[in-house]
Order: sequence, then structure tokens, then C-alpha cells
Amino acid sequence: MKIGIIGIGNMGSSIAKGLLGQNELYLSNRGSNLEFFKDKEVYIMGNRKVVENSDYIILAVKPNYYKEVIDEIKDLLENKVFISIAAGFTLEKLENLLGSDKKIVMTMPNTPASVGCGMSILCPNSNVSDDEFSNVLEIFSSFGKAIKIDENQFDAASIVNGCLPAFVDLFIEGLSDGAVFCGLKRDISYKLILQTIIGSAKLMEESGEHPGLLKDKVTSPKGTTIEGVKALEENNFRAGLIKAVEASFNKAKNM
Ligand SMILES: NC(=O)C1=CN([C@@H]2O[C@H](COP(=O)(O)OP(=O)(O)OC[C@H]3O[C@@H](n4cnc5c(N)ncnc54)[C@H](OP(=O)(O)O)[C@@H]3O)[C@@H](O)[C@H]2O)C=CC1
Ligand SMILES: O=C(O)[C@@H]1CCC=N1
Repeated sequence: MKIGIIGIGNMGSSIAKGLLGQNELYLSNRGSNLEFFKDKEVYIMGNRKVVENSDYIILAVKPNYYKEVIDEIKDLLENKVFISIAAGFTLEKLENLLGSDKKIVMTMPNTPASVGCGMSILCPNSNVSDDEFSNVLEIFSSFGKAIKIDENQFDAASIVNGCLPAFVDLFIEGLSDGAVFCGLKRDISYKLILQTIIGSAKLMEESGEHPGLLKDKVTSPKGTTIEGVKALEENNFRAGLIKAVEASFNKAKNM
């Protein structure tokens, strides 16, 4: 496939790395982030040339630059598939900027894409054919898992997807601080916490068991875990998470 990526920062470079080797890749970036790709099999050029050469164009600049870049390239998008990865850009907003006749897929990947372990959600507008959408699914599957999401579910899903890595990072950092407070060395704490989070997620995925049931299996009567669970509940752990998702959701709706 001929794929163009405009904006090679955190997400653009993660996506480009996942696509290296199997596709014709056209990249453009305003700054100097392209060092990694200099000796790779990619074509580096300006934004308009990227669009001219590609069939699928991923716009990976920050949301506040979206309009500026769209204005620069939109006359070149006839019969090409435009792929958004920006927070807060609905299909309606994108159609207003690009034209309602354009083929548009709104997506939300996340940063684990950089290690081939991303989770992406995708939603096409009605101009995108089934074959074109399969190709976009294939593109996003090359750096993790990718699924189609209904438009009315997209905003909520995009928070769980796009923002969650930062919430998980805070969770890990806080646990590590707790462990260090109790005397554990920092580097050992991160090793234990990371493997335990990966393992807990895998256990839940493979067993299909409800998180409450898995939690019950760890908490012995009068044991150590239930003490920690009580402390988390007293400090509104779950309410805090609900509020975090709600706050990000409201921000995305008002961008
Ligand atoms: N970070 C994340 O966790 C996620 C981000 N996203 C979305 O991905 C998009 C990119 O975010 P992120 O990768 O974090 O941002 P970055 O700032 O890391 O990357 C954006 C890149 O685009 C370049 N750029 C800016 N303007 C132009 C232009 N006119 N032409 C070409 N390149 C340009 C920037 O160059 P310079 O540095 O010179 O400005 C920068 O290298 C956003 O829309 C965001 O909402 C989606 C999912 C997760
Ligand atoms: O907050 C942000 O800008 C990006 C969008 C989704 C996740 N992070």
C-alpha cells in the first residue's frame, strides 16, 4: 500500500515504525524528527508531495494544527482515504473541514503502538468502501490490535484508548512510590509492578473472569490485600478513575 504520514512525532513515528518494510511509505514533518528514518526504506518529502504519492494519508500533527494542514492538502484528496488520529475530531467536524464527499476514517491509536502493542479504534464515513476500510484496518493492525467502532461509541472508546496509557503510567508510578516508601529499591519495584500488571491483564484476558472475581481470589480474610483494598476505597480510587475518564471525555467533546 502507498501510505503517507504527515507529522512524525510520538504517534506518527510509532505508526511509521510499525509500517516499515511492508509498504511504500511517504513521510513529512515540519521539525527535525526524521533522523531515525534517514537510512530506512521511506520517502521523505513535503506535505503536499506526500499526499500526491499516497492512497492512504494519516494526519499525525497535534489537533491545533489540523485545520492548517488540512487547508494545505485538501484539494489533493480526491479518491484518497484521509485518516485522522486527532482527539476531538468527529467525522462531522472532519467532513466540514475536508468536504463531505471525501473518504475519511476517524481513528484513535495509542502510544504502545511504538512497541507493536497498540490498541486502535476506527470508524469510517460512508464514502469509504469495504475494501478501503479493510486496508485501513490492516495498516493499524501492523502496530497492535485494531477494531471498528460505531460512531456513537467512538468518543467514550477514544478516551479509554488514547488517554489510558497516561493513567496507567500514573498508577505504576504511584505503586512504585509506595514500594519505595516501604523500603524496596526503585528498579526492583518497577520490575515487579510491570510484570504483575502485564500478568494480571493476561490472566483476565485468558480466563475471561470478571475483575471482581479475580480480586476476590487475592483477598484472604483479615489478610494484607484487603487492607490495601480498603485504603484504596477510602481514597476514592474507583470514583477517581470514573472522574478521570469523564473529565477527558468532556474535554474531547469540547475541543
Ligand atoms: N500522544 C498520544 O498519546 C496520542 C496522540 N494522538 C493524536 O496524535 C496526534 C499527534 O500527537 P503526538 O504524536 O503526541 O504529537 P507530536 O507533537 O509528538 O507530533 C506531531 C508532529 O507533527 C509535526 N508537525 C506540526 N505541524 C506540522 C506541519 N504543518 N506539517 C508537518 N508536520 C508538522 C511536529 O513537528 P514540530 O515538532 O516541529 O512541531 C511533530 O513532529 C494528535 O492529533 C493527537 O491527538 C492520538 C492517540 C494518542
Ligand atoms: O491528550 C492528547 O492530546 C492525546 C490524544 C489521545 C491521547 N492523548
